[in-house]
Amino acid sequence: MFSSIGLIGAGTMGSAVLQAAAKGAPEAALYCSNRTPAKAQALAQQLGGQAVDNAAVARTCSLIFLGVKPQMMAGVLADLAPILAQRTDRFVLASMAAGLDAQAIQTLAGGKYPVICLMPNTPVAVGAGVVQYYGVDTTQEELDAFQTLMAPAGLVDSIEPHLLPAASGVSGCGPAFCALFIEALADGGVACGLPRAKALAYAAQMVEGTAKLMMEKGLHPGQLKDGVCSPGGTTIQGVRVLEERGFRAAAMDAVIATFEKSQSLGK
Ligand SMILES: NC(=O)C1=CN([C@@H]2O[C@H](COP(=O)(O)OP(=O)(O)OC[C@H]3O[C@@H](n4cnc5c(N)ncnc54)[C@H](O)[C@@H]3O)[C@@H](O)[C@H]2O)C=CC1
Ligand SMILES: O=C(O)[C@@H]1CCC=N1
Repeated sequence: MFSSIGLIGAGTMGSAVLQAAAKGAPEAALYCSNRTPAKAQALAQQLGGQAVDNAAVARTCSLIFLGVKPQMMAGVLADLAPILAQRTDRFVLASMAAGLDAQAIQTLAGGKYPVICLMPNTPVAVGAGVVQYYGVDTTQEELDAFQTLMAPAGLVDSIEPHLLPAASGVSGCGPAFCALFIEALADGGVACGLPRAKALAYAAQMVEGTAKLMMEKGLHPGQLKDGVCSPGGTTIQGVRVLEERGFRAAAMDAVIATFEKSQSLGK
């Protein structure tokens, strides 16, 4: 279905997404472009694709990932609109930009082209990511092909358009929140005498293992927490401190803040 896959903006997220797509569609020809060409060249070399300019991606590819920052999207698509308008073959634009919905992409691209909006996260780079997506003016066949294409990224889930900003706050932004938590736990360990490298390794492995345990055993987080807190034991004292300091409310508010920022980016 997607015989040639391109990426415009070969940064952190776009590169990880193209790497996953390359695994999902090993027969597809790959193209990528970036403002500083060295990044696109390195990615193309790694994936056996070609580094080209934005115009060539827009002219050539049947699936075009847009991996630039939301604030750059208008300028990038304004340059590409005349090229896209000249195409007579079918192509799909796939935007990963936070806060821009499919209608915004169509408006900026100057046509009612098929658009997929996806929200990936950085763990896509190791095949353990989350990608939510929806399509507008796409066919079911294109969405099915996209689902297959992205499977190597991790959990790939079709979602209603209005839910994407909320999903973005949980899993798109989540790795940053999780990294803060890991770092803070490690700092606590260091304060208590653990060497830094050991503290970080223990904290990261613990987060991975906790998530795995929850998912594989189908446990509710509350069950998992209760299973660690022995009556009169050590863990419940840590839970008490986190509750006193508003840990849960802070985590909830962090997601809500990202959601509100998504809404404002789209205006
Ligand atoms: N970093 C993350 O965790 C996530 C990012 N996203 C979205 O992914 C997009 C990219 O974000 P990052 O990868 O973090 O940023 P980044 O800064 O790493 O990548 C953006 C790339 O676009 C390139 N670029 C800028 N202007 C360009 C132009 N005119 N033509 C071609 N390339 C151009 C830059 O050189 C850079 O390599 C954003 O829209 C963001 O909302 C979505 C989910 C998660
Ligand atoms: O903060 C950002 O711009 C991106 C969008 C979702 C996660 N990170």
